[in-house]
Amino acid sequence: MTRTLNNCPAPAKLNLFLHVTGRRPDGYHLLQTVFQLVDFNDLLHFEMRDDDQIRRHTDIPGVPEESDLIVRAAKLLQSAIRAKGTSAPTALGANIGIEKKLPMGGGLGGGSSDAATTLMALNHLWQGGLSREELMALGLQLGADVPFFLFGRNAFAEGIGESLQKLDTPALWFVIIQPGVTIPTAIIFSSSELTRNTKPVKMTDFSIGTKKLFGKNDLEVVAVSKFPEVAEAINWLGNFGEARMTGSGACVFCAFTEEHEADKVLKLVPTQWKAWKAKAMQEHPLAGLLKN
Ligand SMILES: C[C@@](CO)(OP(=O)(O)O)[C@H](O)COP(=O)(O)OP(=O)(O)OC[C@H]1O[C@@H](n2ccc(N)nc2=O)[C@H](O)[C@@H]1O
Ligand SMILES: Nc1ncnc2c1ncn2[C@@H]1O[C@H](COP(=O)(O)OP(=O)(O)O)[C@@H](O)[C@H]1O
Repeated sequence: MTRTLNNCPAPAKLNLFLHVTGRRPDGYHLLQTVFQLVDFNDLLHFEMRDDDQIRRHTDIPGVPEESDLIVRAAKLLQSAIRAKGTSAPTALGANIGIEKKLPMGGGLGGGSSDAATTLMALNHLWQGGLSREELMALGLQLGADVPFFLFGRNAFAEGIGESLQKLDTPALWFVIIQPGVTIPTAIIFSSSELTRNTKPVKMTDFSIGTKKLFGKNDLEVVAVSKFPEVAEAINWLGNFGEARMTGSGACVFCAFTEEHEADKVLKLVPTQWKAWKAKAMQEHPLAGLLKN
């Protein structure tokens, strides 16, 4: 029986556009967005334990163990497997190591992706037998972006991000800049400046090659007005193409058709910013762990 799963990627996402179309009675915002997976990722390592403990073996500065989405995902899965009563091993514990590369509060979905990778890897190791749909429902309890990473394909998303339709996107290269600020998602969504009534679009409006894939991000206006650093990075990157913010920020990105174009821009990025090159992926690297 496999007892370890090492080097499990938790990839970043980019929101190629993001429209806020309304608000639910509970205050959560209704969105329309295109989620793009890219090959820039955290790495997680899992080892089964002979008891029921979940142990995080790497510190994430500013994230105590009990609020870490990785630990919360593992505990949620443990309960779900017990409740389902599948023929899982008697001990459902794990040692978890993390190589954190994705900037936090960057709009790249790092915490959500870590949670999704944890659900996929431990469901496999613990032989939980939960389906993709069951894991997506668990994931939604942890964060609005988690179901997307479990869905495993680029997607047009609606609702708060849980209603997903597969979407083929172009094979592009991205330059991603972290402008040196961390933006908590809640600050952007609670702003009185936020436009909450963008007219809904239809998924059929999008296909590979349409410029519409790279539409506006309604959250960007708010982030730019509150954080001049974001405006500065967008202005700089905008010299090389259409630069946008991803999610609720703070990272900004620009797409290129050729890798050498991205390399050229990456070399020019001012040293005050961290920046990365990333390639569009069509599928989550762990998609094979889920059969259904
Ligand atoms: C904006 C997006 C776009 O992909 O990504 P990020 O920039 O955070 O990566 C997501 O919708 C973010 O999802 P996620 O980061 O999981 O958000 P959550 O932890 O669920 O929510 C944080 C807080 O933001 C607000 N929130 C979040 C999502 C949403 N659709 N409406 C909201 O009003 C709520 O106040 C919530 O308490
Ligand atoms: N494993 C984790 N990795 C990153 N952030 C985490 C994790 N667990 C909890 N968090 C919390 O989630 C917040 C949002 O992180 P992250 O998902 O990386 O950014 P964003 O939602 O902007 O894409 C962090 O500021 C942190 O407090």
